[in-house]
Amino acid sequence: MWMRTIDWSDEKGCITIIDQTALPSKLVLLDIDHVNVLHEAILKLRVRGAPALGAAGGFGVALLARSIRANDFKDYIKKLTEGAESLKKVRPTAVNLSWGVDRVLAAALTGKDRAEVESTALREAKALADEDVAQCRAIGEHGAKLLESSDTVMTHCNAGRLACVDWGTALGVIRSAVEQGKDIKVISCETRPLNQGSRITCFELMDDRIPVTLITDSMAGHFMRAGKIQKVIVGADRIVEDAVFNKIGTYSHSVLAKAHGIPFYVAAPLSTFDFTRREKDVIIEERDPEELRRWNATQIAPAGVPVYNPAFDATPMQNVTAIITEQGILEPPISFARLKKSSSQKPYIRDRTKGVQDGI
Ligand SMILES: CSC[C@@H](O)[C@@H](O)C(=O)COP(=O)(O)O
Repeated sequence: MWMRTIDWSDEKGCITIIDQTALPSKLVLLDIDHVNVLHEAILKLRVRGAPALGAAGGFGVALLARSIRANDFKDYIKKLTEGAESLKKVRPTAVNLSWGVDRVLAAALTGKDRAEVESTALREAKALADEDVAQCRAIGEHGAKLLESSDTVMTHCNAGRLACVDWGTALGVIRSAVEQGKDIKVISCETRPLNQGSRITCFELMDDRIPVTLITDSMAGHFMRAGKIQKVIVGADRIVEDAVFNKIGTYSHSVLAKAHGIPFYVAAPLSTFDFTRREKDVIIEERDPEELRRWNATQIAPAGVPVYNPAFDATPMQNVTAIITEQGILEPPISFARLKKSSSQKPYIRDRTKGVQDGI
């Protein structure tokens, strides 16, 4: 039986997560009952993937609201706001973390007293998590129309149920197509350096009995040239008007896909869109050099060798064929001003499979 990647346990009064660092060898569940433990879990990628980080941000505020020690209500609100700010900074690139924190904090701050702040925060965080599942399902339904039976789809990193609360974005599209009876095969790039593709994507697709074959990141061009890949679908950590930020290596795949005339799709909820920045303004998280020098306890590079270790890269919008959202399919160039204006109501979205424009 499958469980949510991240959830709230009413019984224990804490966050529960699947510890993704233990996969694929063990399925370990963790109880998170303090915000410092949550910081560590986010930093170490025990919980990871943009939508799951949104839920972590939301539940994190609910956890903070219950655990803060304060002199009076004013002090309580100050500490809650400060704690929320520091949670947002743990991983700077995936916009969903700060989006989840901000959304739940804004709801919590409408509370008139501590009890109301606590209950409102938890209610909002649970709603956010439930909505994430529904959004992934909707992304799956829209995106499945783009896949044909007998397609082999390449994906990078993990944009599956383990990157979300459930179902997944890029893998959600594949799951929905399979659910509709389409015969889809997946090629998963291992996704160096932390191998979210080989460890997590392969694990969850095999668990669902969806055919998956593992390749190294550097094999993508070879298999595209050989005609073995019909489509590429990836998730996103932040989408700005001129670029899509996703796991390091995504940009190279987009260039290769373009060179071989292969559609390159991005699947993400509207909560991953950042209407305030452009590519140049986005901070790319730089991770610990030891992630490249060591694999578990084994040294795989000389000690002290200088290392670049950006967690993400930017794929220019010109390389993106379409973005699959919960409200439909967007084809670049996308007017962010127009999308933002209508995103709280009905977004301006063209569903290319219907050939109509909705929401205008
Ligand atoms: C649906 S998740 C999309 C992205 O968050 C995913 O592809 C990714 O890049 C995750 O990076 P990670 O560093 O594992 O959090």
